[in-house]
Amino acid sequence: MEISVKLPPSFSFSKLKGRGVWRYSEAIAGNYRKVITINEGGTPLIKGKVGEVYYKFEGANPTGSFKDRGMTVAISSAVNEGYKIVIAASTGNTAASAAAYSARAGLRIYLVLPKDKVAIGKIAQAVLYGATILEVEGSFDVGMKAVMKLYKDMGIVYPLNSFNPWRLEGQKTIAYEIAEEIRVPDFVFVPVGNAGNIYAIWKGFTELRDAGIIDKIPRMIGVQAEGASPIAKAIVNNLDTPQFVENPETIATAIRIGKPVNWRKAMKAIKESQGTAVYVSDSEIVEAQKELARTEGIGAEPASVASFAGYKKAIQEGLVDKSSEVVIVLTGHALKDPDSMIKSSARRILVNPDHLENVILGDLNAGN
Ligand SMILES: Cc1ncc(COP(=O)(O)O)c(C=O)c1O
Ligand SMILES: N[C@@H](CCOP(=O)(O)O)C(=O)O
Repeated sequence: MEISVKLPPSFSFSKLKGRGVWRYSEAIAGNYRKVITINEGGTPLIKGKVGEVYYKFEGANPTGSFKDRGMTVAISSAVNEGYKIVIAASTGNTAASAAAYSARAGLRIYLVLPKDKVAIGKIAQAVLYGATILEVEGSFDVGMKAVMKLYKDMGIVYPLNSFNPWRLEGQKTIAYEIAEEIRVPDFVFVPVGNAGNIYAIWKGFTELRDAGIIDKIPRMIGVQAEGASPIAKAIVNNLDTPQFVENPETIATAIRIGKPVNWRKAMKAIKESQGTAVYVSDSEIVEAQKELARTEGIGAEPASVASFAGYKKAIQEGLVDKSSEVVIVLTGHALKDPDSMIKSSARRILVNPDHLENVILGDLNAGN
């Protein structure tokens, strides 16, 4: 299901109040007697040191990923519709976010996770927020299928994944924030997993364009990890439908997804914006994570930094010009996946605490 939103003729950024997702409540479909919020959204758009590159740092959300934008709307909708039990399949970030917002709303939550394939920070969050964790053998797709079946069979359980269109109503506010701050970049790079977010961002820009608030929409560039890239490969090979991946594999566990439920919406967003897609290898993701941290001071988890790796690849392949204005959406905080960070090369030296100067003088003498 797609939700169509037409902005009221009176809509103007200058009249909006508050900050975050609900600043754009006029643009969010649905009526909410009660809003469940933890002050999500309003994330920084950080100007890069070189060129016209901006990083939209979604790691600054309450649970450390963009999912919070969708969860505030989906959970508010669940509460307003009278649900008491919610469920989500997850590679980790949806789980952390859903667990936090359910706790805030007083709902009971079940999370279906691929056993041993979720980054430790995200499992820890789900545990802390008090969710019931149901583990399945196999990939995220196994859990996703099970949740969709349960939703059909058992109407009393509200699904929190992004096939639920209210999730995407919240996530589209990434576009509203970008447009309010810098109007329309030439390109927006987005990591793609279950494929809801790229569509949501495109939907946001499209609504603003249709209302005459902006004059064009940016070209949407989807980035997938090579071992889990059905959509990117379909786009690159000019196919109308993706070939799903039975056993997706990548270190970017958040986007380790072989059968994205929103593939149609994502391909529509990419095609209608005249965008494209790229896929990046695990080593390109690892390098990009380190480069972003060590040159820009921004820590993003591997799936999140796939967008930056994709930007670098798009420059190399001549898909994007270095002088273009680009927004790179960094979807999740580095702290989500400490194992990925600790693998980066580091200088760790056991020292005599009375003679720290030896290291510094040694470096200076060596010309470092
Ligand atoms: C950190 C992170 N980035 C990107 C994605 C991909 O988002 P989507 O599933 O909306 O394509 C996910 C989840 O899939 C994620 O957790
Ligand atoms: N990366 C996701 C996968 C599920 O995506 P969703 O947006 O459909 O909930 C996660 O964090 O679980």
